[in-house]
Amino acid sequence: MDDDMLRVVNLGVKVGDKRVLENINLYIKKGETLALFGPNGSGKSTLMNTVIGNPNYRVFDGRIVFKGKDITDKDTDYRANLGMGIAFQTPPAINGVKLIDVLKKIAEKRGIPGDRIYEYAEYLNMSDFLDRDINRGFSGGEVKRSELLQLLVMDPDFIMLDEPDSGVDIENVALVGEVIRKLLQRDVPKEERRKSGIIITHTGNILDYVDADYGVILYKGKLACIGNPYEILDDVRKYGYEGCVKKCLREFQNLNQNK
Ligand SMILES: Nc1ncnc2c1ncn2[C@@H]1O[C@H](COP(=O)(O)OP(=O)(O)OP(=O)(O)O)[C@@H](O)[C@H]1O
Repeated sequence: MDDDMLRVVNLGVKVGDKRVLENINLYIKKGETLALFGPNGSGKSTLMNTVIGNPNYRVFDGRIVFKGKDITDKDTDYRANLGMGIAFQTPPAINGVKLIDVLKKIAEKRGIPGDRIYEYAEYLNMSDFLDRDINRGFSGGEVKRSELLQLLVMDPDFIMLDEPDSGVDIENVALVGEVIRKLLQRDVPKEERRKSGIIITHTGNILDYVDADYGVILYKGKLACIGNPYEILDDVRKYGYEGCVKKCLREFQNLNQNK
């Protein structure tokens, strides 16, 4: 139990009247990183939004337990205070709110010195963006780096990253990968690692820089094919998502028949 980071139990989620997720079960231990794959519209972002407590995503079944606490009915602030962080796929631009103001608020809350913000901003090539309205007119790659900058200052224990490599150019993808490795303590010996995360990726490019402990496919609102993330990616490339899910199902049935 002390090793628990996230437990998602029989989760069912509706967006408006639509059932997007059903019977989702997921367990992530402290120190583990999960790669989440799935075709467009399969529910990956919905899962992340639900775990972070976005009120537009209504849990109609099951529970979400974070660090041993049932957070299903808790708001986003509560979850963030417990150590959850997220980098959205397309976060909104906010008029009149500068990136630096948001970072200062986070730093104040976390009790970290303000200088650190400028160090991190330089590291992420974001120094020139600090006085701009957050995400307003930022390019795709700049938005991703802005999200990561906020996460670096926040330093959450559990991080959800929605396609952190999409729209990022080849030079910056290495930097983005390096930052995510740092956030998820991937360079710390496994037994000492305490940070966990979920990385959504379509191309798998980010996995060249950040290793994941395992991967899973979300297909039509249900989880399938838990296993080695690199093997799953290979299978998806070879057989497509549907073929891959069918293959996993066949292997699972064979395994049960041979028991
Ligand atoms: N706010 C919303 N209103 C209506 N439908 C929604 C909303 N959010 C998600 N959905 C629907 O829920 C389904 C899952 O969407 P979601 O964004 O979770 O998929 P995804 O797997 O992240 O897709 P992608 O790979 O394209 O980002 C889709 O059919 C989508 O249209």
